[in-house]
Amino acid sequence: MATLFARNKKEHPEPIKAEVRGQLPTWLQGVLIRNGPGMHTIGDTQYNHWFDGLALLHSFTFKNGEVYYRSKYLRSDTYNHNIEANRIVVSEFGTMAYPDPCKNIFAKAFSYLSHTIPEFTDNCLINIMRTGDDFYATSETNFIRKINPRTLETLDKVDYSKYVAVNVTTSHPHYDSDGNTLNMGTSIVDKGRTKYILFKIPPSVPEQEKKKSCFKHMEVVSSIPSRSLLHPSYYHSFGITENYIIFIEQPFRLDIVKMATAYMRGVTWASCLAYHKEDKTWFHFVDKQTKKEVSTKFYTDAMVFFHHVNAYEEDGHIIFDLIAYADNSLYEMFYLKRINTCLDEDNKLTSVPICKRFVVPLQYDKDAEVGSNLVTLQTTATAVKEKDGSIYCQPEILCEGIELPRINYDYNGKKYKYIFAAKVQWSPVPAKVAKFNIQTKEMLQWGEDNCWPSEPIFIPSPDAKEEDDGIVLTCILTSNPKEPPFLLVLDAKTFKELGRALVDIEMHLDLHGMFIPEKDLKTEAE
Ligand SMILES: CC1=C(/C=C/C(C)=C/C=C/C(C)=C/C=O)C(C)(C)CCC1
Ligand SMILES: [Fe+2]
Repeated sequence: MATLFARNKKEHPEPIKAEVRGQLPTWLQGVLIRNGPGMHTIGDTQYNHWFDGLALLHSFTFKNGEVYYRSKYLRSDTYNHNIEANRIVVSEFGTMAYPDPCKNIFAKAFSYLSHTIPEFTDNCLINIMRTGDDFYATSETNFIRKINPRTLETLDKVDYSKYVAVNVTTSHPHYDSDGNTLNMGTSIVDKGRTKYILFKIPPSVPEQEKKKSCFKHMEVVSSIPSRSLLHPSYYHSFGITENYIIFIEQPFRLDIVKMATAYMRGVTWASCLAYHKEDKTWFHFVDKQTKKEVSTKFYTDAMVFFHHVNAYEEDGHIIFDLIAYADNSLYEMFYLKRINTCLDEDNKLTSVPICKRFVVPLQYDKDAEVGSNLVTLQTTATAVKEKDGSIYCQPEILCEGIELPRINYDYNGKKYKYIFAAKVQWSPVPAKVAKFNIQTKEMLQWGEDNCWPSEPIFIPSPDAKEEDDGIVLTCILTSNPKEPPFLLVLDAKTFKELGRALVDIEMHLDLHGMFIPEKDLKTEAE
């Protein structure tokens, strides 16, 4: 079972024809690219945490009913340095590495200390991002790596911090209707301030500057000051509605002093993250037009969350859905020494993911009584006015046990009905995929014995009329060595199998991915 996680996976850079069973839609043409850790030991050294593994990209290319699989390690500087040294020489989330034991370690530590935040890894293992016609492998540091979406070759290294003062960023950008990519990052102790920055990357550059990168045209949309200079919140995603950006400042925070001394103390970045369960979770809403933050203070109880699902506005309220936990045990579960046993029922998730809906009234009667619920929509979510004018929000529970949520992205920022997600019960590794209807609370599921699915991705059909007109793609690993892994294609409406594409190789468990329709891929010659 451990092979699902901790064993190094081989790359298969040349396309392998998959065995297709069932009927794939004829309109399904393009490439599904997914990202995740594939190499966990290098020489005699091993990473501590599953999020540390070297990025292995894999893809399924759909062409006239045929499916081709390939996989390739991201040739990041991190990968190259590690492979050359035949040991881990670059620090990751849960592993601190000491590059050159021959060099005076104090000199090295001093050089790190003189920059509050040291150089981070470019092992971009989490997601795939798009800017215009270009695609990048992403993680949560200031680096992203351009890739060729057809061949999975590694191209340029982009350092966000050259263009905007961010030290860490999210791996879950948003895309607007003008084709801009929107993302957030944290600027740590820059000019005496720590702030959360929302930035925008245009899809193309002006004609006369043809060769220059769109990162040179990046724009800071807005910035939100951190409540604390030395303890900014950690965040993995953010939300958008038609008129607002939603940023949640959770009490799961980075400790900057600990980070600045981590290398010297021989501890990991992960140990510089802490959950302050006695604190509150603050909501921030930035008006896209005025770029100003809504001044009312909205908050809820302490929680830890990674993924926003979707958000929208209705009758003067902002509604947003996310997957929340009661503590930070999720990241703890992914230490390799624990994960090898995590399919044993005695190593259960101590905190289950809960899909919560918050309903925040932006327009409300300013003379409302203290203690009154200001939510006027049909929901069990509440927003209660407090004496000092702040508003205490409590969520409606939509459902439990789902993670890696995806939606029909055409409905991003809009009122929506369906969440596609991985279904997790007692293990952090999903055993099923699910389609949840928010209105009826009905949950359709797909699962088979010995099958371990990844994040399900929704693709609308070309003639889609309803939100769930389309298909869902998910990679399935199998724990029975006689059954090869496969890509599963489900009808998004019925959640019934349309077909599967089997590939007889050892596949890795991945994190996130993106489907790129053929029309959005540059031709091979470009
Ligand atoms: C290296 C590094 C980081 C990496 C974080 C990673 C790699 C997080 C992965 C999260 C995932 C996969 C979540 C899934 O829900 C930090 C803490 C941002 C900052 C310090 C340097
Ligand atoms: Fe994520």
